[in-house]
Amino acid sequence: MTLRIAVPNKGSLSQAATDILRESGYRQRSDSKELALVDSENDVEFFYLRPRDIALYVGEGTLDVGITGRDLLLDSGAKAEEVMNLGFGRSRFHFAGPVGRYSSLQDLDGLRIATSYVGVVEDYLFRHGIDATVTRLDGAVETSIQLGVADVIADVVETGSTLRAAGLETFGEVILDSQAVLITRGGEVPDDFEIFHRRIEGVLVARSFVMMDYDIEERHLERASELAPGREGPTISPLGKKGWVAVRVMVPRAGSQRLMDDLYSIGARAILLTDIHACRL
Ligand SMILES: Nc1ncnc2c1ncn2[C@@H]1O[C@H](COP(=O)(O)OP(=O)(O)OP(=O)(O)O)[C@@H](O)[C@H]1O
Ligand SMILES: O=P(O)(O)OC[C@H]1O[C@H](OP(=O)(O)OP(=O)(O)O)[C@H](O)[C@@H]1O
Ligand SMILES: [Mg+2]
Repeated sequence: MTLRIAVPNKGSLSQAATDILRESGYRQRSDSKELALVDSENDVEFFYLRPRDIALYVGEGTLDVGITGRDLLLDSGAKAEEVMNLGFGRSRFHFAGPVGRYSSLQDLDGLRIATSYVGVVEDYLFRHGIDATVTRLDGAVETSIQLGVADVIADVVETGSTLRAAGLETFGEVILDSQAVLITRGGEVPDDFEIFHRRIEGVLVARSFVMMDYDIEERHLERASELAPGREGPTISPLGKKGWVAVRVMVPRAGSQRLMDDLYSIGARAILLTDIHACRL
């Protein structure tokens, strides 16, 4: 059975989603008007859908896998489950109001809240025992305060520049931290899903790790391995030079320059860093 996968067709998640699929070796559409694409070599079919609708298709079992935002998944109330974080499309969901006017959750009682995420907001208000009126808007929710349709908004904040431009600021705690996630219906998943999952995971690991090679005198090896233990221990090979070994180890990309400095200072030489394009761990 062909694995059927939902991919965001537009918006903040679309480009990064197709990038990760391409890097994982799947065919992707070349024209943004294409609504579906069969990758027969890998026996998968991609459907390009509104990210807001993706959880629904997956929750209903119409499609096997989807890429969407955690906030959109929760907002939909669909019976789909998160399988893994994808590391892009990060955002925070917040209440916001005119600068200086509101400071805490309690201020929300009796107010009118505009949002595109009614499910998330109503659930949050219910859990905190707050009685407020929620109005659904499709977008540009920031403007609703100025136009007198709402007192406060609840919206996605990424850089915060849209809020600042509208003279608004967040208040209260973060309602929800979101990023793009891989979702399935949960329970039994098609056999082919394992391969798809492993490929995506391989790309994510390859993005966050680099391969480090260096030469070092054997007597310093223990200290060097403490600095860079690798995932299952470093690979150690003999070198022509007596008493020296060559070491190969996978290290987190973040902090890898610092690690090179530290290894150098304990005697490592010919330290090389190379990108990993994909892997299976
Ligand atoms: N700056 C951002 N604006 C909106 N959504 C963002 C942003 N950064 C990350 N996201 C995430 O992207 C998803 C929303 O994507 P969606 O395509 O529905 O909206 P959008 O990017 O605002 O597109 P549009 O409003 O143009 O339809 C959510 O999971 C949200 O958390
Ligand atoms: O914190 P920022 O980096 O400014 O990003 C957040 C803003 O971006 C999104 O709007 P979008 O551009 O998608 O327009 P929309 O309101 O019409 O959806 C979101 O709804 C916020 O308004
Ligand atoms: Mg938007």
